[in-house]
Amino acid sequence: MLSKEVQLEVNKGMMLPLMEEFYTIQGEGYHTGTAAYFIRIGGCDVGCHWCDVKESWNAELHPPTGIDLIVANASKYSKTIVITGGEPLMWDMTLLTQKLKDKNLNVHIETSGAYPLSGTWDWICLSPKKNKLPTDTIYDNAHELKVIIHNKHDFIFAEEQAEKVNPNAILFLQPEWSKNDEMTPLIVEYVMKKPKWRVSLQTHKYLNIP
Ligand SMILES: C[S@@+](CC[C@H](N)C(=O)[O-])C[C@H]1O[C@@H](n2cnc3c(N)ncnc32)[C@H](O)[C@@H]1O
Ligand SMILES: Nc1nc2[nH]cc(C(=O)O)c2c(=O)[nH]1
Ligand code: SF4
Ligand SMILES: [Mg+2]
Repeated sequence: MLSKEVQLEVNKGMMLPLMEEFYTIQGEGYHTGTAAYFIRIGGCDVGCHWCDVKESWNAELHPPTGIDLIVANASKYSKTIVITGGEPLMWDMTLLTQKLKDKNLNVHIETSGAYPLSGTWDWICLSPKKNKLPTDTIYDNAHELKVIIHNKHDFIFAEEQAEKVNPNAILFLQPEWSKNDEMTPLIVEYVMKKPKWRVSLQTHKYLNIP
């Protein structure tokens, strides 16, 4: 149980349950191959059965950390900061992103969009989930749509989501890692047939980096 004082700071977004931070290469989507500092915030109740960071789900396992400390640390490593989780939009991102922007950093988010959009973002990667669909506002604001393909039905879901997202969003299909061998050839075939889509691979897993 958090003390009342800490809980109040978390509610304001002055403290956040920090799981891990690491400087790496963005492995997925539009910015693949570029250096970025990742901040992984704990807490997610979307429940994707194939999620590759289930350790992030329980926010109580991750210590509430002051955002000034998070920002001071991040700014030492990179001009581009990726906020991920867990589901970062479960928390109020307003102050964290404001403080990162004050340092002239590029601020990106990886989100399912299942919670209301907060914060100021240079790049929003929306990865919608069937279990808990995105809110309306994030479809209008996403820069990329990255749909995970775990089975054939996910192509239908991807098309439904592409209908909802703003017309400037760049569209990606990414194989679910445990079904990589099965789904990647289907994605390749699909993208050649419907070239509005692009392939996204989890390249950090091939590179053996975080
Ligand atoms: C772990 S999630 C955290 C951010 C947010 N909760 C979300 O789902 O977008 C980061 C990215 O990894 C993707 N992802 C998670 N597990 C995956 C898996 N097994 N295979 C492929 N992509 C996966 C998600 O769809 C998302 O795009
Ligand atoms: N290298 C690397 N790139 C990523 N892109 C999105 C990630 C995430 O877990 O949000 C991720 C990650 O965990 N590592
Ligand atoms: S929404 Fe993201 S963090 Fe949450 S379970 Fe799904 S992939 Fe994992
Ligand atoms: Mg990851």
